[in-house]
Amino acid sequence: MNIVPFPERDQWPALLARPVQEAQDIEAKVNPILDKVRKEGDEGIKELALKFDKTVLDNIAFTEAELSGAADKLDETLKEAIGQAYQNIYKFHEAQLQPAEKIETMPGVTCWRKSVGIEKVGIYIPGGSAPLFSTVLMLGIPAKIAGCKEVVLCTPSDHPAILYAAQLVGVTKAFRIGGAQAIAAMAYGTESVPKVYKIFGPGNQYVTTAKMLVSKEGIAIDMPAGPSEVAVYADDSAIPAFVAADLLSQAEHGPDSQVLLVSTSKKLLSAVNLTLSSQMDKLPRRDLAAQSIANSKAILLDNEEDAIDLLNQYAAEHLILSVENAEAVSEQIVNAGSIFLGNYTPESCGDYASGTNHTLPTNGYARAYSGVSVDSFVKKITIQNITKEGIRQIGPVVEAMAAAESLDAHKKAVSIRLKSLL
Ligand SMILES: NC(=O)c1ccc[n+]([C@@H]2O[C@H](COP(=O)([O-])OP(=O)(O)OC[C@H]3O[C@@H](n4cnc5c(N)ncnc54)[C@H](O)[C@@H]3O)[C@@H](O)[C@H]2O)c1
Ligand SMILES: N[C@H](CO)Cc1c[nH]c[nH+]1
Ligand SMILES: [Zn+2]
Repeated sequence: MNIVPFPERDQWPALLARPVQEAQDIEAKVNPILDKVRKEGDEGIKELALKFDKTVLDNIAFTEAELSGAADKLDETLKEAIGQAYQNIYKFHEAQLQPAEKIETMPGVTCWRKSVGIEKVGIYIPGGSAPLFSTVLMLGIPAKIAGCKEVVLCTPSDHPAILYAAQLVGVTKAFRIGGAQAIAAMAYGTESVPKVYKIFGPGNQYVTTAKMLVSKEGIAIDMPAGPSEVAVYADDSAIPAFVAADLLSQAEHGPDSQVLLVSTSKKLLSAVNLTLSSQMDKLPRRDLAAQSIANSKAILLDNEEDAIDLLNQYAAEHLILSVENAEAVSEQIVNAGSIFLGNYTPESCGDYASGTNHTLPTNGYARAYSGVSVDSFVKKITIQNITKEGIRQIGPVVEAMAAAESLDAHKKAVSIRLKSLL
């Protein structure tokens, strides 16, 4: 990795810039795909599958036989691993459900919120360069806990682990559709694919752009979850081989993934660089990782304060703190999708099985967005109940405010009740 020693603060934005994604160019490619699916439905999807996935689709939907036959195609070790991951993810997400608390704001005036699962949701499971069946668990489990009635899955891959996981989480319909056309299908609906209210899931630039575009047409989306990225902050207590392995774990996602190493120790940066190349050479996805590493940087800083400022400015999807006082440092991090503490918490564990969600904001969106959780799959409806005593208490407050806004009908809706109680 290219070591950048002691950059001035005004150089940070250029250093931290993600690989350029020409939004307009991608939109110009994605818009016609959205249009085609909107106008031509299933037939349009089949043509696009042939063009972009080189796949002849007879059936857009996975059949019952394909779904139920998936388990037989997986070995027992993998099924057990998926089962354990399922339990951990379920346990962590179930704890996110909070009981509705009734709050009496004034005597006789009670307000509360109830959570309702979004009735129809769509989940996109990436399958272009790797069949990410772990994403089925990350999206399907919170959807199930939230009580979503219809969960539609789209993926370009027919990997049996995706289909097996889809059944575990209780997906209602699954389709072999990838890319922007999958997002369009779930956003507009087709003869086969039900239209949903909210679309979730990570994906490449076409998928992410399609999500952003349909969100302008009234379809809710979880967040922009694009190419994976990781930042590692390491000191001399870090183990260089572990740090290199963590950087490579995200670099192998693809050439547009960015990894960043930050340290106040030159010795550590050099040691990581030494082991990085030899570890990379042994990877089957070496070429993908190498392109990502070539775009990435190792930044040497003067002190911890600078390091924390830089990391907060970068707002990494994943942030690994391989430093002695990791938990204390994490208290000072305000921008990150998910944080991993110490030498024995590899980011891969969060990707698959520790319990947290791996669908996280990339490209700096962690400044404003959280990763997926049960909350992402629910709406909160507020409810209130006012008794006769309550209307006597709150009535004059509302009358005064409505009169000052010159909204007489608002005022009268209260006055008529107050008079009835005289
Ligand atoms: N942020 C997160 O939470 C998170 C989680 C998991 C994965 N990811 C990222 O998801 C991405 C997965 O990407 P992927 O490509 O492997 O799979 P993908 O399923 O997102 O995309 C594959 C689809 O892209 C479409 N496509 C390919 N080339 C195209 C072209 N030239 N024009 C139009 N459409 C085209 C095809 O239809 C194909 O089915 C990776 O970048 C990975 O880093 C992010
Ligand atoms: N690192 C990805 C999120 O950015 C998630 C993933 C799935 N499988 C492997 N990794
Ligand atoms: Zn990953």
